[in-house]
Amino acid sequence: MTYDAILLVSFGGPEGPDDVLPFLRNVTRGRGIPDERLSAVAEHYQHFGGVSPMNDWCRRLLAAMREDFSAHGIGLPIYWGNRNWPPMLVDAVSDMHADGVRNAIAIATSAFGSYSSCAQYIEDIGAARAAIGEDAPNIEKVRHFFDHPRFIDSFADKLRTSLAEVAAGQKTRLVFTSHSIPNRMEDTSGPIGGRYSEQHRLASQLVAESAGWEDGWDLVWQSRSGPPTVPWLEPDINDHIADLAAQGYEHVVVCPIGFLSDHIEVLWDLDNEAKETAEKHGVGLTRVPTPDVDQHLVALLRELVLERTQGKPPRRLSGLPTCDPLVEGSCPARGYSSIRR
Ligand SMILES: CC1=C(CCC(=O)O)c2cc3nc(cc4[nH]c(cc5[nH]c(cc1n2)c(C)c5CCC(=O)O)c(CCC(=O)O)c4C)C(CCC(=O)O)=C3C
Ligand SMILES: [Fe+2]
Repeated sequence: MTYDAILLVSFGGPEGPDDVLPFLRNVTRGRGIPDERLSAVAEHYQHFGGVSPMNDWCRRLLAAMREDFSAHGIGLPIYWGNRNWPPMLVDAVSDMHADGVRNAIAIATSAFGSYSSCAQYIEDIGAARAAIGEDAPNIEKVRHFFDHPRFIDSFADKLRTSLAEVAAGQKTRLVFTSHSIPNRMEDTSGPIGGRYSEQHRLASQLVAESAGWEDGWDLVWQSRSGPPTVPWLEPDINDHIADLAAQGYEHVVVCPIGFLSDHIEVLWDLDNEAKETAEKHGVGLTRVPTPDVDQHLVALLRELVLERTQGKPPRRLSGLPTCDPLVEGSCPARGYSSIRR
């Protein structure tokens, strides 16, 4: 296969106070999120002037990718489209079509498998292609990259620095956190189900080891939504911090393994809510930075592209089963949107 373009696909985020509600409507259309949850989330965004860091991050990431890729001989143009807020995916695919693109490699800004973090991106790419028609470019999403050495290195470097900042002698627990998903979504993630949490556990293990952490660690979940009657992955990070305090821990180091950049979920749910929970229980909290636009992340994305363009063997630190977005039917999560209703 010869490729003639790269497409960065991200979530999208509001860029001002008036964007927040229309953005939330786009995200939650047909998803049964209660109104109370929506107004609470709107408020989280308004604490930051209605501006999510997502789009600015994508602009900085794109600039870094363009520079790095061309320095490494990858001359393909890089387009950018979001699922939920402009620049929209359909407009990016329309630009690609107008420019004569035939075969593109898509990179979604999520490392893990599950309906929300993978299949939904594939579906939205499909919808954008369908809007263009028969003649739309072919677009292939790259594999999950939670166990790529560059992904692990990025978090391990940041974790190592954060651990060095914790005052010596404190009873400290390392806690990895990611976006919770409904249990039903977890059950359909991956060829054997349960892959979303399994992939996170594996990545957390590798990051902890690589940073030289020899004590115990936990994987917890944050930012759940949906009706309270629907079970989502637990424990919630706030409950877990309370538990750790009760066990005599004095400090928690929180590594946001599920987030490539500072989403509102990081800035609000961790840096405000979890921090407040920790203070209430007399526990110190250090939040490990996200990869943002570091050299590891940019090199990781370059290597994912080279796997496709040059057929380089995938660099993986695990043999965990993962779906191949190229193989139809290898990702049961793709059935999630039809079974959930
Ligand atoms: C697994 C996962 C990722 C990681 C993979 C990836 O990166 O894509 C992710 C990313 C993100 N989620 C984001 C924002 C939101 N997610 C929501 C709702 C939901 N997320 C879910 C899961 C995930 N979400 C789920 C199962 C729902 C319930 C509705 C449904 O079944 O689809 C809602 C609605 C309100 C609420 O319910 O909270 C909002 C506003 C933003 C933007 C942040 C910013 O602007 O800084 C980003 C990057
Ligand atoms: Fe989300």
